[in-house]
Amino acid sequence: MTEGRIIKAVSGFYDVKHEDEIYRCRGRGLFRKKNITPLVGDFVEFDKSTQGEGFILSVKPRKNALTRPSVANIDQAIIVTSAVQPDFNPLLLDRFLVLIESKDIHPVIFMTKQDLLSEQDHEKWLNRQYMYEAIGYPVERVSAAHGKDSIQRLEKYFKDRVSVISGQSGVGKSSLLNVLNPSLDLQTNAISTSLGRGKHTTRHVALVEAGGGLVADTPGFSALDLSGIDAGDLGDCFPEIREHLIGCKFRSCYHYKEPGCAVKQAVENGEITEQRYAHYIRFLDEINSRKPRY
Ligand SMILES: Nc1nc2c(ncn2[C@@H]2O[C@H](COP(=O)(O)OP(=O)(O)OP(=O)(O)O)[C@@H](O)[C@H]2O)c(=O)[nH]1
Ligand SMILES: [Zn+2]
Repeated sequence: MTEGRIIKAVSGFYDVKHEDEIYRCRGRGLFRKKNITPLVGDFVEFDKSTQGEGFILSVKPRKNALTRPSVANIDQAIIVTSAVQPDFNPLLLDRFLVLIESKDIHPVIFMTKQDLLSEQDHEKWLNRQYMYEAIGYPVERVSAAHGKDSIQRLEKYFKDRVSVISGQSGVGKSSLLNVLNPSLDLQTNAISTSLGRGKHTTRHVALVEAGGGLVADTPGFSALDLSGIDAGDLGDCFPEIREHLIGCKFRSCYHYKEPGCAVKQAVENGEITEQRYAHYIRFLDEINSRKPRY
C-alpha cells in the first residue's frame, strides 16, 4: 500500500501523485457503497498495479473542501483583485474573504495591475493595503505585466502549499500563473463579455505546479452567494469582529441593534473600519432575507 495525493480526476479515474510518479487509479466499488467520492487534493492510500496504474483503497480525512470547484485540503486561497480593468470592488473583496473564512481556509490578497496606476493612485492603494494588513491579511501589490522579477517574491506564498486562486473575471489570475509557470500556458483574454463568466467553464479541476507548490487550475469560490453561512457565524468570518465579539453583552449578539455590543463600540473607536462594518451588515441582511427552505 502506498500513500499519495489526487491531483486530477478524469472520467472515473484519479491521477495520484506519489513522490514524482503519477499513477492513474480507479476507485474501488467500495466508494460507491460507502458514499465517498474522492476529490482532487485528497490524500489516499492506494495499491500500485502495473505500469503506473493502481486502485484507491481509502481516502484520508479532509481538513476542508470546496464544491465549486471540487477540491479538498486547501492550504490557502489567493484573492486576486485588480486596480483597474475591472475596477477595484471592496464589497466583492470582502465577500470573497467571508466565503474563504467560512471554509476555514487562509486568505491572501494580491492586488494586480499596479502598473496601470498613476502616482496619485499609488497612495490610495498603499492605504488599502495597510487597511487589510491591519486586519491580519497578507497583501501584495503586483503586476504581471512586469514579468518574472516582480512576481518572484510571490513564490513564498506558493511554495509547498496547495492554493486556489479566486477573483473576478479579468483581474489577471491566469496571467499570474503563467508568469510563475510558463509551461502552463493558460489562456488570457481581455474581459470576457459573455455573461461575465470568464473562460473557466469546465467542471474538472486539476492541481498544477506553480511557484514550488500546487495550484487549482480552476478559480475557487465560483459561487458567491452566502447561502452556506448562518447569520450567527458571520461575525466569525471577519477577524476584527471575531476579536471583539467576546465583549458583547449578549452571547447571541448580531452586532446590529443590540445594546452593549462590543463590536459597535469598536467601530465607534475606529478599531473596526466603517466600511468593513457596513459590509458585515449588508451580508447579514442578505443572509436574513434568505427564504427559509423546507
Ligand atoms: N497591464 C496589466 N495587464 C494585466 C496584468 N495582469 C493581467 N493583465 C491583462 O488583463 C487581462 C485579463 O487577464 P487574465 O489573466 O486572463 O485574467 P483572469 O483573472 O484569468 O480572467 P478570467 O479567466 O476571465 O477569470 C489580459 O488582457 C491580461 O493581459 C497586469 O499586471 N498588468
Ligand atoms: Zn455585538
